[in-house]
Amino acid sequence: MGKLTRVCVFCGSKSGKKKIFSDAALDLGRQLGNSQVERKMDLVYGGGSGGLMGLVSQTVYDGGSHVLGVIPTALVPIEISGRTAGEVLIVSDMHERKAEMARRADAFIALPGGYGTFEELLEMITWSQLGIHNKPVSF
Ligand SMILES: C/C(=C\CNc1ncnc2c1ncn2[C@@H]1O[C@H](COP(=O)(O)O)[C@@H](O)[C@H]1O)CO
Repeated sequence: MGKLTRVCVFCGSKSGKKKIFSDAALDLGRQLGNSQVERKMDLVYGGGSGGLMGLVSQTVYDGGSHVLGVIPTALVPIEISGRTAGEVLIVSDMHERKAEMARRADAFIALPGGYGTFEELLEMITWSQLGIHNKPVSF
């Protein structure tokens, strides 16, 4: 396994009902963005500005790491409201989004989320099982 420099985080487009979900997003965001810790890394994520996606991306960005959000054109008006943290890559569809996130990341972490997060996580696990990638997946 090579050096881990950019991690893909899958998480909810909403914050969820429990404070522990946003606490986890803040905690991970602080670790990824903090130059004082060994785990400082850049972030690639689904590009949404709300919910746990917004929280983790803003926290990583505020900590000083690079943030890249990958989002299909059709989801821009749905998942982005106001400002997004960092760079945004607009792609044509959901398949391209997932492929781009997978290609650009060295590892995957899933935080709490809904069906979308679950689908993204499971696909990375099954791609690993099939040998499509050889990158760590954690949840
Ligand atoms: C619609 C397609 C595939 C199956 N669905 C999804 N695949 C990938 N990502 C998805 C899917 N549905 C929603 N998402 C995204 O997950 C993020 C988190 O969503 P959550 O439900 O709040 O956990 C969010 O950015 C969704 O856009 C086409 O092949």
